[in-house]
Amino acid sequence: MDPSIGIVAQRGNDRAQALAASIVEAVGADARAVVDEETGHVLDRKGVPVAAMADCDLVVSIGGDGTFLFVAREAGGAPILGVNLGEVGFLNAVAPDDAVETVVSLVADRRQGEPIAGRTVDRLRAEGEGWELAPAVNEVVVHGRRRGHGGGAEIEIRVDGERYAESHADGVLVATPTGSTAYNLSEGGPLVRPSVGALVVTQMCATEPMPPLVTDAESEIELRLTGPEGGYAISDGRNRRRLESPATVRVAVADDPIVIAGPRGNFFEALEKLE
Ligand SMILES: NC(=O)c1ccc[n+]([C@@H]2O[C@H](COP(=O)([O-])OP(=O)(O)OC[C@H]3O[C@@H](n4cnc5c(N)ncnc54)[C@H](O)[C@@H]3O)[C@@H](O)[C@H]2O)c1
Ligand SMILES: Nc1ncnc2c1ncn2[C@@H]1O[C@H](COP(=O)(O)OP(=O)(O)OP(=O)(O)O)[C@@H](O)[C@H]1O
Repeated sequence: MDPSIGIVAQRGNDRAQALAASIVEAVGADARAVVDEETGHVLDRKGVPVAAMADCDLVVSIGGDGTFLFVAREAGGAPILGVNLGEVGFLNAVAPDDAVETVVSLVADRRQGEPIAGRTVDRLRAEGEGWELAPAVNEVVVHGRRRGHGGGAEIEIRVDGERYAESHADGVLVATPTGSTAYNLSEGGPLVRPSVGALVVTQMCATEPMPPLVTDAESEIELRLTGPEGGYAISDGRNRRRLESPATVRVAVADDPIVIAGPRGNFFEALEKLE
């Protein structure tokens, strides 16, 4: 059967939409290509909800890191190829000029019965009493009702049942190696090479800070938030849950990783994008 590909272009971005049209044209009859609803509207083609692309052989995300995270949330069951039209584009290994060629080559491999080439990366599951967040590619943050002076919350951190830290803080984040270069880095956490299986726990502006912790990927992290104002648990900056104090959030590697399709980027070269 012909491979199926989904294409998601960043909303309102003419360049992304034009590239989506070029990819549809280039794969021609070699694959069944669908675009997302917003892009379909602009290109005058029938679009499908991004969530309906979860069963595709490949989903192409054209935009910035935010668009990639959105595609992973909606259609993370499919390998995702990120085409970088954003400012940083850390998750998007492919430059726009190489996008058509890369997709055509992945489709040709798939037609030969090869799996889509890429690397599998962990996501994080965060849950509390009777709720669960969407799996996080980058990080789960637990923070007080607001950041800064007079805000924050008291947060105790336990790793595999053992207490590691307890302090008043703006928040605490648990990051994957993929997310180590994002919010974690801004809060003073370490870089983790993508090949390392690990979780990172970083406090945000703690009054009694501990150094950031790198722990094994099998760890169970428990974040217990107390204080008068409650707070929030947030996955990849977008999917959030209000917490009434006291609240316990459990974070661990999820059962469903994602596959980042396409060529493996040079990690150290990519870091230059962050400067
Ligand atoms: N102070 C900060 O650094 C800060 C604050 C809030 C959110 N974030 C990050 O933004 C992500 C949500 O992305 P968004 O686009 O919806 O919000 P956004 O537009 O506010 O993105 C913030 C920045 O983070 C970059 N980014 C995202 N993932 C990255 C990664 N894995 N490595 C390096 N840089 C990365 C984006 O390119 C963007 O420049 C969250 O997962 C969080 O990691 C960072
Ligand atoms: N095709 C689309 N359909 C529906 N929603 C979309 C689509 N493209 C983007 N979005 C929404 O926009 C958000 C991400 O885009 P955002 O404008 O933050 O840009 P970005 O990809 O991070 O790029 P930049 O690096 O330029 O900021 C997603 O979380 C999603 O809610």
